[in-house]
Amino acid sequence: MALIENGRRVRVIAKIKSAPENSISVSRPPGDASGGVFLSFAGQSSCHQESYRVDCCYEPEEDNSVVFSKEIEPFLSGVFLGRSVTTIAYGARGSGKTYTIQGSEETPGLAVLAMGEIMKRSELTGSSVSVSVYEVHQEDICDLLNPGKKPVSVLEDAKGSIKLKGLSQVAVNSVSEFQKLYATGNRNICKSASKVGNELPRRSHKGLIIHVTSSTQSSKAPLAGKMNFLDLAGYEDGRRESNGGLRFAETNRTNKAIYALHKVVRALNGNDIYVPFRESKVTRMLQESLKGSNKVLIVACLNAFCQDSIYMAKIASETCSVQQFIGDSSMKSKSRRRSTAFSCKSQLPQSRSVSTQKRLSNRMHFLQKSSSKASSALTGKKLFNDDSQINQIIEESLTITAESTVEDIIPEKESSNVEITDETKNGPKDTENLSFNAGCLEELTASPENNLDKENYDVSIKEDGSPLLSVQLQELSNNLKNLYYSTPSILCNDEVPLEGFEPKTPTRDTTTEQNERQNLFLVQSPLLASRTCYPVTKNSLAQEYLRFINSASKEELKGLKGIGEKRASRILALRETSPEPFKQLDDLKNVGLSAKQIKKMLAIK
Ligand SMILES: Nc1ncnc2c1ncn2[C@@H]1O[C@H](COP(=O)(O)OP(=O)(O)OP(=O)(O)O)[C@@H](O)[C@H]1O
Repeated sequence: MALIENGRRVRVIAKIKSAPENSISVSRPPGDASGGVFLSFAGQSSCHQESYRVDCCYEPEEDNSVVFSKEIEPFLSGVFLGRSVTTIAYGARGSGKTYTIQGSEETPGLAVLAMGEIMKRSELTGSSVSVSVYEVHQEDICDLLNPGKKPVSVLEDAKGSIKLKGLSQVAVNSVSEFQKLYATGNRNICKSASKVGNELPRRSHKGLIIHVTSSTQSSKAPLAGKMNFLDLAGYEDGRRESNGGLRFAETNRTNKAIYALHKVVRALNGNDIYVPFRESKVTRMLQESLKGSNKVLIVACLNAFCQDSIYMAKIASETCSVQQFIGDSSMKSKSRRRSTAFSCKSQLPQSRSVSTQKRLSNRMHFLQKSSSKASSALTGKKLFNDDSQINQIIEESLTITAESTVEDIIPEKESSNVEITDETKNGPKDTENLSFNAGCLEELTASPENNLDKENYDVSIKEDGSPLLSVQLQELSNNLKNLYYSTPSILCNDEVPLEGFEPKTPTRDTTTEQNERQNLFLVQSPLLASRTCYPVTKNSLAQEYLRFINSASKEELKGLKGIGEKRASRILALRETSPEPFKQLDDLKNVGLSAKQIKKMLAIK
């Protein structure tokens, strides 16, 4: 994961499977020092010819070992320091995802290469290594190293740590032992497919977690680092491939993980306040590894001209085009125009002119007014009252380190009953009792102060449990207020770390929702700052509103004015067919809402 531009957290690369010559062309814009490339597909008709930008592209002659040494190896040391490194491959069916992650006997994949290197280093450091292998099929997680068991549950404790209940973790002492386990896991996919009598080829997501536990002299608890590899099911257009209701529904549910990942990466790269991890099981279970200063690499696998492959390139390009600067002006794809627009915004000066400050001030006044109704619901939760409080939080957030020491896989048979939510499966309100080690009871006991998810979703709610739009406005208002009071030095000095893990680099603790939230409000990169300036000039609320509509749960949608049960269901149905069906207010007419009504509601002229 070489360099990521402009503080984007997730690096997005493409890998081309052997394709006929010139069917996919890769161009490196002259003068663009970022290393990004543009991809175009020869089969596209000239009127639809587009080019798609990604951070880097590996061509067919560059095998997995090249990708590994450039993109993953530099970050392995972080895993021994308690960090996570996650590699996710997606693409059309047969585009080489499994070949990239798992590889073949002759060409080991990224996971096997990583394991080889981890085993070498663990011998030197005395770290212990274990693996978990799982499959996500239709939102059910199956433990492939112990397939007879109940599906794995994704749980969240009171501190916001994700636990995978029922997923086994098997110790590994050599690469050959690992390869046997990995092969066993894959055989178990085939068995479970035949068990359900599925005649169609099974489409599921296959995941591997390599756990590395290292003890250090300085910290009492051992450091738990992780390497995640996820081979997402091949994308296929549900409408085109549809051959019956069941197949259509299955295809859409399977594609949902790709859409959800797309939204999560866009939100992470855009430093958004709200990241829709809950939208699919895979993003939910990887939530902790995707956040903060952990490293994430998305590999878009591409094969020769096919509509699905082009769509995957488009998706990759969109996630890559958030907050980036492009110098070349010769290419005119839609995504490129979007990127350029962003780059212009990103160059807004840090110091605000008097008129901008006045507009900002007026806007804040409006926002505070709009959200006054929510203030009663926020009793006792007033954020960032004065400068001294802000300064105190900034100081706190800068002194925290980011080492993970959490054991996140829950053994099945333990003692005390602790209430933990399984939100992905049952929705945010459902709970289930599960057995858990008594020693962890204190950590897991629900505490309203610690549970920022509760703060995000429960504190400012209507009687039916859904959040108010005015609360969303309150968040935006707080964000703007903070920006207004922050000194330029704060805005300029905090860059998201781009390079390899440095043990002594002071970093913000992003392992808890609370710090994540404080960071987003308080310590912003220059790009986020300018991005936050942008809404003051135009349509910020519209963009926030659309982002919310594109990612909120049904209950959250129903909390908005004008959206009831039917309309919320319609919105969710449209989101099944596209990752972001509402790009502009006019798109809301597909669910019977007029742009005029929404503008009026948001007081946008
Ligand atoms: N770079 C490559 N070079 C040579 N052969 C490749 C390459 N990538 C993939 N293949 C071959 O193409 C076939 C399909 O690849 P693979 O199974 O990895 O695709 P996939 O995207 O995982 O498919 P699915 O969507 O069905 O999961 C396999 O036979 C694989 O060996």
